[in-house]
Amino acid sequence: MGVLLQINDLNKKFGGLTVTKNLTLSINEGQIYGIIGPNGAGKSTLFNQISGYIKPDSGSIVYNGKDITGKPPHVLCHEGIGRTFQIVKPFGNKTVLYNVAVGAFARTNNRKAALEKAEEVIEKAGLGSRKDVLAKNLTIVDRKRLEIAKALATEPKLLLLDEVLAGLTPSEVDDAVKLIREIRESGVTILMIEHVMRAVMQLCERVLVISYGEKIAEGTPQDVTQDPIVIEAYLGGEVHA
Ligand SMILES: Nc1ncnc2c1ncn2[C@@H]1O[C@H](COP(=O)(O)OP(=O)(O)OP(=O)(O)O)[C@@H](O)[C@H]1O
Repeated sequence: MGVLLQINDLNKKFGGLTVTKNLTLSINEGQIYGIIGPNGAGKSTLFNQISGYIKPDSGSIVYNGKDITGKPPHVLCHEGIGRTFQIVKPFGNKTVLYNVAVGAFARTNNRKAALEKAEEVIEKAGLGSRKDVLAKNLTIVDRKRLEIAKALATEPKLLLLDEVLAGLTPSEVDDAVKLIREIRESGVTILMIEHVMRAVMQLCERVLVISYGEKIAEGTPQDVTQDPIVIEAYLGGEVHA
């Protein structure tokens, strides 16, 4: 398996605040790779740089062998980088099918093809019975599924999941873990920011821990959660919650 995403020496500041510091990481094709770290550590900002919403100050992001540093989101979407957002913003007065079809139009101009793609990923995401429901009427778990379905409709090769398990019940987390595994089995590489450690332990082959924008550990979930530096960054124990 080759490297799908390579980040070299990435730096980003917001005014005087360093949010990404000399960050280097490498993700292999087919991996489920986790990013954890305390609140405000710079996880979402890193996602925003990978998906083109924020330009890094320096360093490079190489995806699928191409330097994509600073490229805009629509170009990266076309290249196969799909993402979910931590704060979900569907078109509330539109149906699930409509919202997902919007994602599918990233790959086709054909209405029928877009709707077919949307139906397919809605089914995969477990929303089959809710496709005609208005997005504003969905439960939290279904909103998360919608967010995943929208990203899947863009046919990503690399899928960035930003805290898709937050706010779910334990059994909903189990279902989502299954779904994420299925997505990977279908050939998608996954990079996920997640606070739900039980799921990180189950899903991720490797985990990056960042604190104040800086890598403080990287390795298997078992290794990083036993690392004293990581435990200290979480002020003792929270990492095992
Ligand atoms: N556009 C912005 N302008 C200025 N500061 C920002 C901006 N976006 C984020 N920040 C700040 O950068 C830091 C990193 O934020 P980021 O959202 O990346 O952290 P995070 O690790 O994703 O946190 P959380 O787990 O709470 O979502 C925070 O201190 C945040 O307040």
